[in-house]
Amino acid sequence: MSDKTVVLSLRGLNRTYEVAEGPRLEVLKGADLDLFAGELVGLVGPSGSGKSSLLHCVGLLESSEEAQLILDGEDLTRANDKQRTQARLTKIGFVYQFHHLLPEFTALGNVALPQRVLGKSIRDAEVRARALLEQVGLGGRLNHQPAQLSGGEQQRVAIARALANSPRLLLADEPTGNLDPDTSKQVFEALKQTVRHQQVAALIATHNLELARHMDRVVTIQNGKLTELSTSAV
Ligand SMILES: Nc1ncnc2c1ncn2[C@@H]1O[C@H](COP(=O)(O)OP(=O)(O)OP(=O)(O)O)[C@@H](O)[C@H]1O
Repeated sequence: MSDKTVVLSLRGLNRTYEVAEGPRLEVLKGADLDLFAGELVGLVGPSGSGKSSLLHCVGLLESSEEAQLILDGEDLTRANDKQRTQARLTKIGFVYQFHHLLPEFTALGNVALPQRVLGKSIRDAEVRARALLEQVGLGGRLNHQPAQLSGGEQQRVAIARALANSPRLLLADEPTGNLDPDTSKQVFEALKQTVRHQQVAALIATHNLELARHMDRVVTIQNGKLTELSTSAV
């Protein structure tokens, strides 16, 4: 499953929000998390428990308020905006509930684009895009535009795109939230295979407990800290 290479090490993450009237809302209070290469970790919990807040901090979209954060061996604890942006572009892939594919681009073009942004040649970008699309089972849909693909196929393109720049960490927020149960399973299988093959660490926030049961580990947020749950008890 995993070669136990640490991809992310997070220590002491606090996240508080100012509330207009009343005490500050302390969502994360000294949360710790380790993620390893090749594993899928489910992040579950009730609405408002802090899952998106955690993903935003781990994804370097929000500042992590003094937490120690080491990603792929790089200590980003005191990184400035430029360093965080660079790390986000090169080391992290994102998948959301809605795919956000560019409608005028083909599946191949959508997966090639992030690589072009980082300066790869068209040829090299398309070679990798084709390989990733084959891995998620879309080798026969390379030249389809998003509107010509089913919801599950669109989401598989989004997974391939998230991995285009060979990130070490994949963050997903309800990646199957918009899909029916059978399609969810197919998309999850594609995600799992790709995570294993590319040896990325994946943290997947979901309300779908059936899906969570099929992950390697499941964590939840309790009293501001991350607690591991047994997958069989989810
Ligand atoms: N920018 C903000 N300002 C104030 N409060 C916020 C802000 N962002 C989130 N919150 C609050 O922090 C808490 C955690 O929100 P968060 O979105 O992280 O939860 P979640 O577990 O992802 O929820 P859901 O499952 O509904 O997506 C909620 O009570 C929310 O209202």
